[in-house]
Amino acid sequence: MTVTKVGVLGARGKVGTAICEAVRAAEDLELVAEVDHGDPLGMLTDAGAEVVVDFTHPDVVMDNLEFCITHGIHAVVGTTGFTDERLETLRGLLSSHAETGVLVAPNFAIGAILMMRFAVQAARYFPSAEIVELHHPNKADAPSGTAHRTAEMMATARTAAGMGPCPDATSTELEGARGADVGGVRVHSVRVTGLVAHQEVILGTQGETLTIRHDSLDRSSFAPGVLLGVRSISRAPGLTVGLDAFMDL
Ligand SMILES: NC(=O)C1=CN([C@@H]2O[C@H](COP(=O)(O)OP(=O)(O)OC[C@H]3O[C@@H](n4cnc5c(N)ncnc54)[C@H](OP(=O)(O)O)[C@@H]3O)[C@@H](O)[C@H]2O)C=CC1
Ligand SMILES: O=C(O)C1=N[C@H](C(=O)O)C[C@H](O)C1
Repeated sequence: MTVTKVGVLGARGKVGTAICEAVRAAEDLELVAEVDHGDPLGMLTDAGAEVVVDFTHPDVVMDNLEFCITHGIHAVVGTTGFTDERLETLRGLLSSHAETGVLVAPNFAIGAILMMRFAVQAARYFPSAEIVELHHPNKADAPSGTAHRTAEMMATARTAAGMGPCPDATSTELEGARGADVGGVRVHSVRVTGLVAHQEVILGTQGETLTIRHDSLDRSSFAPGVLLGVRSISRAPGLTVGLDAFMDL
């Protein structure tokens, strides 16, 4: 059996802790570096990490990835904050390291990936579409990466189906009352103590609504998807966005 050497960035964080535990429990993976805030990235190269998992912070993830790519280390990235510009920067970095693979996925929970897929399938049939994402209050960003990507993909599906704007007669509004507009799909962010990570996609047409909901009740929900990414990334040079690329959907 080939054993892959894995390093985790953000190893003492909420998700990083769960990922370290999952890597330790996997027979085909060896956890060789647990790196957190203040630790030198050289710990990854010193330990011979072949794949790095990043669950850190949107402010630091690009520097982490530049280090990984320039050292030929594959990366599986859960950290959010990936704009089109950032993805383009990664493609540029990867163009001179042809064998290195980077997977960026806004959500590694299998149910969340299916929720996004179902929402995109449904988007073309319902004139109304809004997203409510609900998270713990220590979350650094809003809207969530998952909600942002779901809205973008739904907006693309709506445009391809020739749908117009979502019906909305609101004329005066308190700023923020209708949430953020992502390509015409409204996204509402809730931050409440006790929550982990949840999302509802609410679609509506004449006389009916469809609600698609996913709940991560525990951060171990992200581990199977991350391990799938770790096991797949060395065979996928370049940039991959979304774990669904490695799933048989
Ligand atoms: N794609 C997915 O499936 C998921 C993505 N996420 C995303 O993952 C990210 C992390 O989430 P979460 O675990 O909740 O956050 P946490 O704040 O609990 O964990 C982040 C950890 O990274 C550490 N850190 C900060 N800077 C660095 C650095 N330069 N190098 C190494 N470690 C560093 C932090 O240390 P310190 O606190 O001291 O700064 C902290 O220990 C977020 O962007 C979140 O949205 C979360 C869940 C699932
Ligand atoms: O910060 C979190 O907790 C989560 N972040 C990701 C996101 O922003 O979509 C994934 C999941 O929602 C948990």
